[in-house]
Amino acid sequence: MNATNPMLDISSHTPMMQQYLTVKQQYAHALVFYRMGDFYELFFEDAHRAVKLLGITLTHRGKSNGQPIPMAGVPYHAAESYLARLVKAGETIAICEQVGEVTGKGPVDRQVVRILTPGTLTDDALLPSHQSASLAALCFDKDKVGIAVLELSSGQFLVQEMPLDYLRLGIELARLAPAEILISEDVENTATVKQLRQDIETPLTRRPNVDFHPGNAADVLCRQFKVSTLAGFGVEHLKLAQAAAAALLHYASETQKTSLPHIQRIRVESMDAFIALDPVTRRNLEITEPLFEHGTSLLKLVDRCQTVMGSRLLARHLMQPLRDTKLLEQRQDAIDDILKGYHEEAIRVALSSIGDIERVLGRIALNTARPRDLVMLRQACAQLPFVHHALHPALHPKSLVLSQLASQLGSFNHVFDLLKQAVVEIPPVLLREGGVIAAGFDSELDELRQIRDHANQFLLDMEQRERENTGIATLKIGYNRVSGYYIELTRAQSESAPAHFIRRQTLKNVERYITPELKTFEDKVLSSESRALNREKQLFDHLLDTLRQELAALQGMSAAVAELDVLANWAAQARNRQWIRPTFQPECGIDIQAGRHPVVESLIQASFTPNDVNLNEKHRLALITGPNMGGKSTYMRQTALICILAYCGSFVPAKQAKLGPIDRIFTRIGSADDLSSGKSTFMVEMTETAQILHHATSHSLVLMDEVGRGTSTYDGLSLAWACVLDLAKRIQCLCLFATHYFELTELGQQAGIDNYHVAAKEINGDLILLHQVRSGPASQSHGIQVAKLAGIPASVLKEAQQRLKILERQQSKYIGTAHQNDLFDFDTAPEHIVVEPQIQIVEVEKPSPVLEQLQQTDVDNLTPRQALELLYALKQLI
Ligand SMILES: Nc1ncnc2c1ncn2[C@@H]1O[C@H](COP(=O)(O)OP(=O)(O)OP(=O)(O)O)[C@@H](O)[C@H]1O
Repeated sequence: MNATNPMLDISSHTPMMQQYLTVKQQYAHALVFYRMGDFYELFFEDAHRAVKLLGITLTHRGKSNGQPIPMAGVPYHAAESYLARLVKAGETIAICEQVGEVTGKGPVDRQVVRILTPGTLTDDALLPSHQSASLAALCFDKDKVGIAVLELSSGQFLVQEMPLDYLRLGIELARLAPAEILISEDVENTATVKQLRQDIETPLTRRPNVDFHPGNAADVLCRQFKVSTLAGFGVEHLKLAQAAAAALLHYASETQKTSLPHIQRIRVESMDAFIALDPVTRRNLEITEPLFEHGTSLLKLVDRCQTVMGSRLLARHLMQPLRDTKLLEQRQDAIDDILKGYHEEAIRVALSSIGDIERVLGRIALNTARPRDLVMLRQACAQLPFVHHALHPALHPKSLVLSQLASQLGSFNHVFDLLKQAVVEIPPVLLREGGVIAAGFDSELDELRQIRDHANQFLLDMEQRERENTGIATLKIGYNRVSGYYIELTRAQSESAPAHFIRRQTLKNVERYITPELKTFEDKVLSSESRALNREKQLFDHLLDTLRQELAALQGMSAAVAELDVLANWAAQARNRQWIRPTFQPECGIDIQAGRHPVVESLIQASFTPNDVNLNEKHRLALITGPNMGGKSTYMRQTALICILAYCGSFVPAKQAKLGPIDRIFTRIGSADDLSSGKSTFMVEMTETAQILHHATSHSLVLMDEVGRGTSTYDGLSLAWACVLDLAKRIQCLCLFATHYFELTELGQQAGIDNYHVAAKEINGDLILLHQVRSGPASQSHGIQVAKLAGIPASVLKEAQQRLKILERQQSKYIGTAHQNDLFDFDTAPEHIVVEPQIQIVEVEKPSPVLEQLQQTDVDNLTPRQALELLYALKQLI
């Protein structure tokens, strides 16, 4: 607020500012959008904040305690784009609308009608269709944390409890990807919350401690689900999770200002059901987001879903690969069934005209649906018979998943009929514009519209009727603003006015009358417009009420549409990209024949070279050497991506794939300086490596790319050496370890460690990269040839060649061999490594002055005479 806090004494303000300040007091943490005519205005500190975030102009309105009041506004008809930007920036916004009539006495009544927060959006204009917005709440005790997650638009409500381990919490939050996290005020200053604020971008919203009180939680949940015990949901012992869930419900209904009828159940979920992927691994593998702006993520490559619900579900599947192979095999069976009869295209075509009904249903539940939402739902219901028709041929008695989906899709002809009768073909965007409810649906509305549209005709008909009844041919019906409608007779004719004519006005020559019929008509016609709108609103609300009775079944249908879309998408990917069905085995291992990297392959098509992977109980760690650009990183990443695809239930890019159980995938692949966290490249590298060494298990897949390269050769080499041994001997995980330290290939003689290399050959000094992974260590690094490919100037390459020769000569002089992998030619445990002998190598022998002189000479630019002089000079140096 302002330097002089306007809250302290609001009586000194104008009545309108007093009203504003009272609202602001209740919504201190939100930006209050205060409706004034055609604008939403923000005042004081809110105005400054909006100016900064939206780039709008700061103005002033009146004075507060002698100071001008800062104000900034946005036009109400364009508010959505501003709101979307503010919510994206993590702001909470309270929308305060005018709700009363203008009386001329004091300000119009205003009320906060909605609160927008990043985790509670359901409005398409504010929430991009491909994005899910979910809300999480964390409830901590000394050594545990309860997590609740709610997706308001679908009503999906999940809870779990886990030990308070920061890394695990990070992994879980990365999987759940909430848009907003609620925490109680009393944990604000704990180490965990402080660390979370540093590490994640998701806004953390503080809520009163009382919301998280475990004592009330069960009651709150029972009331929501209309049950007397939570036993049926399996959450009765999870007190922390219950507290988080109750806090979440409270916040959701407070922000939506309505009950939440579509949240009808809660499900317990355990992170052990999924393959754990920490945030670094998700990023490195580019699962849903590419590392670079114009890159392609796995999701972007494989998402050809026909509905946005399908796309969102697909993203969720990729974010959380499952460990339950039974479920995965059921998904695979469904894909197989679709593929066998070439049904995927028919199913996809049938699904393609179904809109985002998941969100429509969310808005119906929250009473915020708009007319066109109902059209979208009607269209979906109309499309269902076509979906059944396309799906039916793929069904057989054993197709468990597809049959379940077919029954879940159901038939909603009655909903279609209702909406067909109730709503016009193309209604306006907003209900308040009128013309939403179809003619013939409601006789009262029809009559009001009739009156509004045909007032003149009605009067002419009545006039005609009254002339006939009274026999007065000049009887007239007229209207003026003061008297309203009237029947006019001349003074003389007034003698024969019938008894039901009630005198309204006497003028010089005429008498004016009203009749009960005309009065009723007057009342109707004068208010018919607003009454027609009111009636439409009533009917629309009633329609939403009726639809809410069907909510659970409709939500089931919408979920089935999404799931079928994902399965048909996987089938289409499998067909178009020649992917095969992987198999799962109980024994630990990864056996892939002719595996491909889906994204790299899509870029270079047929020139992609497939490669095998064979890791198992006896061969757990593959040390991969070979030239830069040889394909080491691609090979490692493709192995992880094949595993992720398989554990989503998809087919995979390979000729054959047999996979054992995997609990986590870890990656330590390259890194840029993380300047924002104050860590150097090497520090990031070591922190990530430390996490892997602490947390990997014998069922983890670990990818290590060039560990140790961020520091001096010998430190790096020693660290890499020790890491390989620890991973292979103590942890015994499945590991692909790429390195440029040829010395490490010595370890290939140890049990469980095998050498592989990416093949390359040199023809006439030119390097040909074969991208083939072969058994055994690499013989050469080819670094200078790769530099040549990269366009390093010839003079620099020449210099480098000469320097390389000198170094190799010196190395052979000290160690007695030209092979680099002799650097560690002893068989000791890492802690016994003595680096002394290698340090001597650093003391490079000074090259001969003749060589130095020659190196510095640009032979191409010597004249014959200069060349001769040089020759004499060199002779002198010997
Ligand atoms: N199997 C393959 N078939 C065809 N091309 C490939 C294959 N693997 C990699 N490539 C190509 O080679 C490029 C470099 O691959 P990658 O980054 O995996 O090499 P690298 O050995 O890890 O290199 P560095 O050691 O420099 O990190 C890729 O961008 C891709 O274009």
